[in-house]
Amino acid sequence: MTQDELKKAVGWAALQYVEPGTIVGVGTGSTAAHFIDALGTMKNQIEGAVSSSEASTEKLKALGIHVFDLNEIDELSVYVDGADEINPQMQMIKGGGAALTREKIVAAVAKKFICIADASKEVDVLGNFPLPVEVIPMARSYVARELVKLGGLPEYRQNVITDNGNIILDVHNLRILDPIELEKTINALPGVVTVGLFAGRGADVALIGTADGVKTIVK
Ligand SMILES: O=C[C@H](O)[C@H](O)[C@H](O)COP(=O)(O)O
Repeated sequence: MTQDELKKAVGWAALQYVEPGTIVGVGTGSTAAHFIDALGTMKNQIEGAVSSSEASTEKLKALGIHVFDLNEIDELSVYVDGADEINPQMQMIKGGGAALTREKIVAAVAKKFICIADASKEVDVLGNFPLPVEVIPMARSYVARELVKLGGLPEYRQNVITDNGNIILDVHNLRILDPIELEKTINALPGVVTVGLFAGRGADVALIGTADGVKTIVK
């Protein structure tokens, strides 16, 4: 199976976690796009969705799914989203598509985070994928210097402005043995909006697309 076929398999498998009559938290990226397509088949059974990016909002609306503003609701039963990397502790690197801030916000409101990913995203140790950090533009150089002190090699993601008007630094050369500690450390840097480590709040369930079928991991 191709990588996209594996992503589609997990995107559709996530439907089993969607409760009728609820509002569903929806992520961003190519795997989440398959979930949105699948969710379209349930559009008359759910109240609607809360989106983590303008791109996902457009896709949801095109399928006739009502998109709520997050401020209209106080709880989500489930948030479904992909990952750039996921470790055995269900901690993730996210932000490859520059949506990490709104993803982390919507995930925080959800009772359950369902991560959907093809098998290539599974790692023992996070960090082979460059760690995205969303930064207020004026703080780019300062934050980059601080990330170097942490052992990283930050690279400015050219020609990308996030939905929130910020820039992204992608941090190479990290071998993240303590994701929770590094998440706290980078979050504390003035000018950092969000770090793409979903460690303190990882996934509760992971659906992993493999050649032998969808593997379900429950925390
Ligand atoms: O910013 C984008 C999100 O964090 C995505 O969930 C992540 O990059 C994975 O994307 P994809 O499913 O396209 O590999």
